Amino acid sequence: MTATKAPTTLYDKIFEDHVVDRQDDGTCLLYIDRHLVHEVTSPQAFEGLRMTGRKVHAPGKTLAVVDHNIPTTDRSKGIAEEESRIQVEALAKNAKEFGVEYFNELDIRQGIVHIVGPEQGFTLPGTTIVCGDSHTSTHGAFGALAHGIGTSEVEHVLATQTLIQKKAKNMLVQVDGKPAPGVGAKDITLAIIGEIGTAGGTGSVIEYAGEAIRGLSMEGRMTVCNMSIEGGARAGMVAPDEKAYAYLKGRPKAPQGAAWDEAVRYWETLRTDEGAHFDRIVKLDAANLPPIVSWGTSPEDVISVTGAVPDPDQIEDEVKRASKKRALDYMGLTAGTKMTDIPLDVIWIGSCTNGRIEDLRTVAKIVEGKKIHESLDYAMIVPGSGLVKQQAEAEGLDKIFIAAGFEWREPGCSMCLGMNPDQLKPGQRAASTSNRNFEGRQGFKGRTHLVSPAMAAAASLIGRFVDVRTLG
Ligand SMILES: CC(C)[C@H](C(=O)O)[C@@H](O)C(=O)O
Ligand code: SF4
Repeated sequence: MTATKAPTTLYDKIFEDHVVDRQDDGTCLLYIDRHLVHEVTSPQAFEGLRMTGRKVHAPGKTLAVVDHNIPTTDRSKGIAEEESRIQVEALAKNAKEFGVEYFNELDIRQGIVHIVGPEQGFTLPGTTIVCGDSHTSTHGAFGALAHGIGTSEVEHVLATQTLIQKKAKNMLVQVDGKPAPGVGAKDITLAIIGEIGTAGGTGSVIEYAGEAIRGLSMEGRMTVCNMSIEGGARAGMVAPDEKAYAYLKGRPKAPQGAAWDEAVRYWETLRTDEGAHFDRIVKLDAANLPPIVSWGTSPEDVISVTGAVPDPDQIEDEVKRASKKRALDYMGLTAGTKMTDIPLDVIWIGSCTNGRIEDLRTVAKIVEGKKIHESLDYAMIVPGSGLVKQQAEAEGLDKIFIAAGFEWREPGCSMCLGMNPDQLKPGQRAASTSNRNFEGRQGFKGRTHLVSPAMAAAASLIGRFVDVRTLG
């Protein structure tokens, strides 16, 4: 008699396929297939190796790229900011010394680490991927198990190609329905976080499923998985399908020829079995989803563009009430103000959430032949990678942006977190396509409203938020 195997989730499958050792308390040693490295969280890790005379265990499975600290203006003559320059130089030196492939700031393949990985085919279904960066969850869009890790773990992975992990809980986020035109991946992910809160995914790996998720492009799925971490989850993932294979086929680091066919056969097995157990299931209907805007200083502080700034006095919990009052104070907003009445100073389009070619095409469609509103201080577009920039320019999108009055910059993280000179000034209010609206995130006392690329583009023409569904 053969025992029937219990149905398992996509996460269970990838996790179990990578267990090298399991202790009685459930602590596992996981094999890591891919390690992405950037300049912010790697210096001490390489230093640790150096001090103990260790090598990088699998340089071929490691890819380094510079993204957070680089200016988005011409950088052919070096980096003026000393601290940034030191970090960038350290990564260049470490990559060379340890034999790790490195895309420097002048390399066309350089960009935000989470955009570069998929673009190069370094990110593949069924793999374990880590990076010393919380938004590593992005890569889960391809059906990879992708975690953010800390610097000491970066050192551990560099030295051993393994990571110590305990199994997370399984959470399913099922998004059904077809969103209205103009409503998309960013609205879906913001709505999910609004629903579950920033701690909603704690200790879990989220699998996104349902008609709305299947209907998203790979870019859209990356946007959704990217923000899993803002919902507190360890990782987010989508089962790979034809869209994932089509995106990856022919990419420089993807398997070729017979190896490709074999890989696809394996990838086809990466599905959650019928009847597999989820510890938590959350459902969302995308059909009725409005465009979403954040009003506060946490990604869970979201509301429909048709709504108004909420009143914290309505919140029963005292601690929460105080924190949301503080958020309103920081944001310079009054309860009851219609979201469409809030005047904006800056429009910022980019980041690993929304700095891909599809995002830029969406923006171009909306701003083509129009001008950004005169009340804005500026509007800036930062492509997520050199290849995104090249593609956009090949399609003439840069001309559309520049004619509309946008600044068109070099790729990097830029104002997503302002580690480079792209920062909001105190009090400046931005519509931003990034993922975090924390206090000071985009510059000291800067105010961030998280939105989709379509919403940012529409706002750039009016100087205020506008419901993209009404644009026609
Ligand atoms: C600098 C880096 C460690 C950080 C992260 O881990 O996410 C950054 O990318 C961010 O988005 O805040
Ligand atoms: S674009 Fe923003 S969120 Fe993404 S890695 Fe860079 S700083 Fe982090």
